[in-house]
Amino acid sequence: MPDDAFFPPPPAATWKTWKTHRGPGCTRTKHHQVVIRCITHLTAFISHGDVITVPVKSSNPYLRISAFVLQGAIETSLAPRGGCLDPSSKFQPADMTALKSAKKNLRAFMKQRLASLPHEAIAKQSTQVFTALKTFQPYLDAQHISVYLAMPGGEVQTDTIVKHALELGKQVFVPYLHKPASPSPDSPARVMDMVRLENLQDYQSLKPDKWGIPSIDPSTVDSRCRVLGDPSPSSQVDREADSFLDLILMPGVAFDMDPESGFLRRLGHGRGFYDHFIKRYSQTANARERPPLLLYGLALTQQFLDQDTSQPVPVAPHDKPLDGLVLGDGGIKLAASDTAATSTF
Ligand SMILES: Nc1nc2c(c(=O)[nH]1)N(C=O)[C@@H](CNc1ccc(C(=O)N[C@@H](CCC(=O)O)C(=O)O)cc1)CN2
Ligand SMILES: Nc1ncnc2c1ncn2[C@@H]1O[C@H](COP(=O)(O)OP(=O)(O)OP(=O)(O)O)[C@@H](O)[C@H]1O
Repeated sequence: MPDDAFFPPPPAATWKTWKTHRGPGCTRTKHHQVVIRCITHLTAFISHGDVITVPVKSSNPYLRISAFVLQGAIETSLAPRGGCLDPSSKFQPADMTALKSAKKNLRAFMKQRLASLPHEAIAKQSTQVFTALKTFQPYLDAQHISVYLAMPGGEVQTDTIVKHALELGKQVFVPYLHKPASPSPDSPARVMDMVRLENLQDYQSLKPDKWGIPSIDPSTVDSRCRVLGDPSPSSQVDREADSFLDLILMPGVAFDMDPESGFLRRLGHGRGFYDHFIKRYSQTANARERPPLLLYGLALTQQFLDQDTSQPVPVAPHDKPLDGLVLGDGGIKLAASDTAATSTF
């Protein structure tokens, strides 16, 4: 099968999940998730009816694989090294319940850990993030960036980044939460869009919301350039041509790197705002013509969990792996190259 047969994925492509096991009667001892985000690095292995080779540690008796699969193309062909596959076994509701509870527990743990972090420590780490970022090529190259506006505590402060990006003449987009005008049964009660800051004065005029996050006045939204518009098809047509993003600097509650796959995982506050935004962004009409979107997290060192001492950050198939992470000690972690989230946008 020619390489380009899998890239870019056609609209019919979907996320699918299989359970694998090493043999009858094995017990579930460990969850491991391999999200195959970059179909291109698999094209060498995939053709109809083939076995896909994925980075499976042989010590994992029980493994969950989420693969970005062309509909119908390889339904029965997944089989990890030394294992077998049950393609009829999809992501089960019970798995989702366990996952949600693992996320909830980790958020509660992180809340406690971050609550005791003095403001000065956050300020110092935020300066180091900014110092690292301002010479980081992907940031310098990005002309359309989305930056979150920080809460007073518990996350990297972004004030200097926003001002710097505006000074450099970048188009700076910030989160805006709103009710979908035409909600569907499966749409969340509130969704997030990214709207553009006009200039420094505009930024400095924002008022804090209930979380202390500087927020966009809804009465100004109609006059702003925004990335998605309302999810109704008619307003998508009205989107401005340059309402696209090169880079999103994302907040989070906890992050880690999967030591086996090199995926950078992120846990948010549990409202799915970023997940839904990225999903909708990747579904907009001109998704294929846009430049690739980079996802970078900003993390206090206390938010980056060490695999040797902490539990893994739990992730679902809808959670997008990051391209990189800028840390409060000034370090930058990059995802293993073949996991780059950009390739699927
Ligand atoms: N600075 C910043 N801006 C952001 C986000 C963020 O995480 N940080 N968001 C990212 O989506 C969106 C806002 N979503 C948020 C969702 C929940 C909470 C929050 O603090 N919720 C709970 C506490 C939950 C927890 O303990 O984790 C609360 O209301 O007390 C904050 C922001 C858009 N803007
Ligand atoms: N792409 C998606 N498709 C379907 N449901 C989704 C998607 N993204 C998020 N959700 C749902 O939104 C809820 C919150 O998701 P999750 O716990 O992953 O949020 P989070 O990653 O912590 O938040 P955020 O993305 O705002 O930082 C979950 O119930 C999840 O099932």
